[in-house]
Amino acid sequence: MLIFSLFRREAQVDPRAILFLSALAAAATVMILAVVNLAAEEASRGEVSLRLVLLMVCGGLLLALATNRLTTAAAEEVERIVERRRVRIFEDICRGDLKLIESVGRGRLYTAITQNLQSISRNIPFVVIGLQQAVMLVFVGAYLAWLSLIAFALFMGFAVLAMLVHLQRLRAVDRATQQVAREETELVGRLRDILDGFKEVRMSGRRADALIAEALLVSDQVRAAKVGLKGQWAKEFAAVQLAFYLLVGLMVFAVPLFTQNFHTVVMQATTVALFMIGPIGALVQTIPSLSDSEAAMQEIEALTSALRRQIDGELDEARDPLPGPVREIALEAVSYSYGQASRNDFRVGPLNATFAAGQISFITGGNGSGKSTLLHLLTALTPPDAGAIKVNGQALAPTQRQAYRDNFSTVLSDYHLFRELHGVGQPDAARVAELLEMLQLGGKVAIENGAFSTTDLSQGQRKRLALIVAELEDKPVLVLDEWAADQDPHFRRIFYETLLPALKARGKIVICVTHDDRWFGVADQLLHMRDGQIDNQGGDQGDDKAGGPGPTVGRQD
Ligand SMILES: Nc1ncnc2c1ncn2[C@@H]1O[C@H](COP(=O)(O)OP(=O)(O)OP(=O)(O)O)[C@@H](O)[C@H]1O
Repeated sequence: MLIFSLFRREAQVDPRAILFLSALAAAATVMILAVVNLAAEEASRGEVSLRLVLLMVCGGLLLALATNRLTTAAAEEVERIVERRRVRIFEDICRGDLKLIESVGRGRLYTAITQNLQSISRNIPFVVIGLQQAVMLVFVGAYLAWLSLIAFALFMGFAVLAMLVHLQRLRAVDRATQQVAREETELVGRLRDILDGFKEVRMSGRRADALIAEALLVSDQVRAAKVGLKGQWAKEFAAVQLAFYLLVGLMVFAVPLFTQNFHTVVMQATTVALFMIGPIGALVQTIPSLSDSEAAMQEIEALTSALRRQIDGELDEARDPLPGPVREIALEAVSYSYGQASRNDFRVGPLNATFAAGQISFITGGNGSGKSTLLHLLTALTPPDAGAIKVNGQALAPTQRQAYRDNFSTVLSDYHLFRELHGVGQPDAARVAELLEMLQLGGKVAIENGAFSTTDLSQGQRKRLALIVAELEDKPVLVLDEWAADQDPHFRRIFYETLLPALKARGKIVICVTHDDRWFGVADQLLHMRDGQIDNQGGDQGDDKAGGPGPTVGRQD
């Protein structure tokens, strides 16, 4: 089982310590059992022994201490392993590329972190208790064998047979458990859809009804799968209960048929059988916990190996540094196809373009012409299918991609504004104040303890904050996807006439997707995208209305 091999590989606690504590608890149980039998004998003679009372107290204390230590050690170990898995998934997500995250699916990743790992964390302590109970059964069984070999043989024969039948039936339960897990993942995906599109849902009763109908359908499948699963468990529970009573009946009805002297130990043997029913029950209860953990572990393994396969196949993107900061980027016959992920199998390229330090490049083009895809290729968020990215004249190796990306500040179309200034360090307070003032956010936002005091702002204001972060990062390359689209004319003017020329003067490579033909004159080159190609023979690159030296228009080789 995966869950056991995981523990063998990753557990820090010595398995012998677990076994020792289990044996200690089992020995204490046998001690209590023997004391009960002896005390019952003495009581039948009207005597009470202080020695037996003391032994009983000692046995109880030993059992409590050993069980407590065992479950605490198991909980510590489980949480350590779960944490390691959680961190690995976080790391793999951060190291994976866009295509990978899209192919794995966000719903599956959320479920892995929230449900699967929690299921392991919740269930494994029960599995450890089950193992302890198994050890206890061995000890108590030995005591029963000492009392009567025939009673032991019949008891164990019946118990093993009942458990084998039970385990066989549990395979069907296992399949149902995995089905429930799949249905629940689907349900989480639906919930995400509703939450992400909350405003759209509120804006249309018909859309809301359709979404609810779909969610109800999935929810109904989850309910049916869970009812089916619980029904199977109910049957198993009833069968196990029945088996318990048959076991006790075996002691008083069946064993005397096979042995002469059983009447001398019948009470002790029956007491022992009653004692064994608890551990057998706990062991049986362990199995659903074990199968839940196993199903969760299988999903985690499938997910991490999907993430790993891709990451390992890609080599370590963060392995090698770049010889120096990026001063020139050249795309040479770079092409990419979304392949099966896209119904229309959209292809970009071969693209040829050069972006130099101290140069502003504008990328234009109609919707769906491939501008964002070009930016993803240029920033190495998406590795190209063919062609090369050359950095300062040298081809970029896959192992240098992270070092290359570290040279970029971006505000992409689907950017995320982090409240904390992750990776920016301690920004210069005067520079921050100047930028906030210039973009008229001075009275609204401040930077406190490395984070913005708020990000609850309008779209345009949030984009201005994102630009401030990009400014503070002070990287050699700045990539902006339609940054000015949400800004009013005042900020557009500041952006095109103050900010961009200042960045250019500081020797940055500035690349902007834009449709603001009024300011095309600010750019040193215009690249027009059409059907996945750079096509500057026609299109909407517009006139140089801003005056000044006109941009280079044409295919960049
Ligand atoms: N994640 C994706 N999976 C599959 N196909 C995609 C994906 N993203 C984009 N595409 C395809 O690539 C084409 C180009 O998309 P892209 O986002 O690059 O265009 P764009 O020029 O930036 O468009 P817009 O101006 O509307 O933002 C789209 O028509 C679409 O068919």
